[in-house]
Amino acid sequence: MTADDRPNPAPTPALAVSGVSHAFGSRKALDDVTLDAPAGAFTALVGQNGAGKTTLFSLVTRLYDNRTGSIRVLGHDVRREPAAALSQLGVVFQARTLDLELTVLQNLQYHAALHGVGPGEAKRRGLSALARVGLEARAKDRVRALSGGQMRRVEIARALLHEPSLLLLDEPTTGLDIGSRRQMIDEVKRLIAEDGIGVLWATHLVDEIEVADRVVVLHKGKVMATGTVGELRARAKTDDVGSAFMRIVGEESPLARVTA
Ligand SMILES: Nc1ncnc2c1ncn2[C@@H]1O[C@H](COP(=O)(O)OP(=O)(O)OP(=O)(O)O)[C@@H](O)[C@H]1O
Repeated sequence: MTADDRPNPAPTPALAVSGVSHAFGSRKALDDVTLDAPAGAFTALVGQNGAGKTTLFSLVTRLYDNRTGSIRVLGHDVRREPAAALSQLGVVFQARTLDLELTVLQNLQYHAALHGVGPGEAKRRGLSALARVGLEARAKDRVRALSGGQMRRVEIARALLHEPSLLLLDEPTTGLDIGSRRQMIDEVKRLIAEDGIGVLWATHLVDEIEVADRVVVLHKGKVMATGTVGELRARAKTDDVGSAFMRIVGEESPLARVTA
C-alpha cells in the first residue's frame, strides 16, 4: 500500500470529550459524557437548565479538574498539556465580564496584556478582532454605551485575540432580543466559514438551532443523542424540533422557545 492508497486519517476534532463524569458532593452533574466538536464547524450543545453544560465548560477550561475520562483540545489533553490545550481555546462565559467604564479597545488590550502581549501588538490584535465582529468603529467608545448584543460581540472579539481553534460559548444570547440573537448566531457562523474555527455553542433554546446544525443533546448530565437536527427529528418521528427534543430526553416539557 502506498501513502496515496491509505485512507485519510480522521481529522483531529477541535474538542474531544471521552468518558467524563463530575459530581458536586452526591449530585452527579455529568455522567460518563462522550462528545466531540469537529474543527471548523458549528456544534450546538443543547440541554435544559441544569443539564450540565456549564459544568462541562468548567472542566474544559480547567476551572475544575477532570478526574475521570479525557478532554482534548486539538488533540492536547487538558490535564497533561494544559498550556497547549488552553492556548487553542477561546471562551465566552454566561456572565458578562467586560469593564463597563473602560473603552472597548482598552478591555481587549487589558486582556491581551494579561496574556503577556505587549502594548503595540495588543492594540493591533484588538482592532483586528473588533473588525472580525464588525465593531472596529466602536473601539474608542466606553463599553457602557454599547447594546447588550454589541457587548457580547466584544466578548467574542476578546475570546479571539489569541487566535484560538476552538470557541466555547455558554448561553451567549442570554438577555438579547430575537434580532440580536439571530445576528450573533450568523456572526459566529461567518467566523467559522472565514477562519475555520470550531465552535461549541451551549443553549437551552431550540429556536437557536437550524436544521443542518450538528447538535449534542445533554440531559441530566448524560448525552442523549448526537446528530443533525434533521436526523434527530427523523429519529423522534416528528417535524417539530421542540417535540423531537422532548421525546429524545423523555420529558413532558419541551425545551424553551424564544419568547423575547
Ligand atoms: N458549584 C456547584 N455546586 C453544587 N452543584 C452544582 C454546582 N454547579 C452546578 N451544580 C449542579 O450541577 C448540575 C448541572 O449544572 P450546570 O450549571 O452545569 O447546568 P447547565 O446545563 O449549565 O444549566 P444552566 O443552563 O441553568 O446554567 C445542576 O444540578 C446544578 O445544580
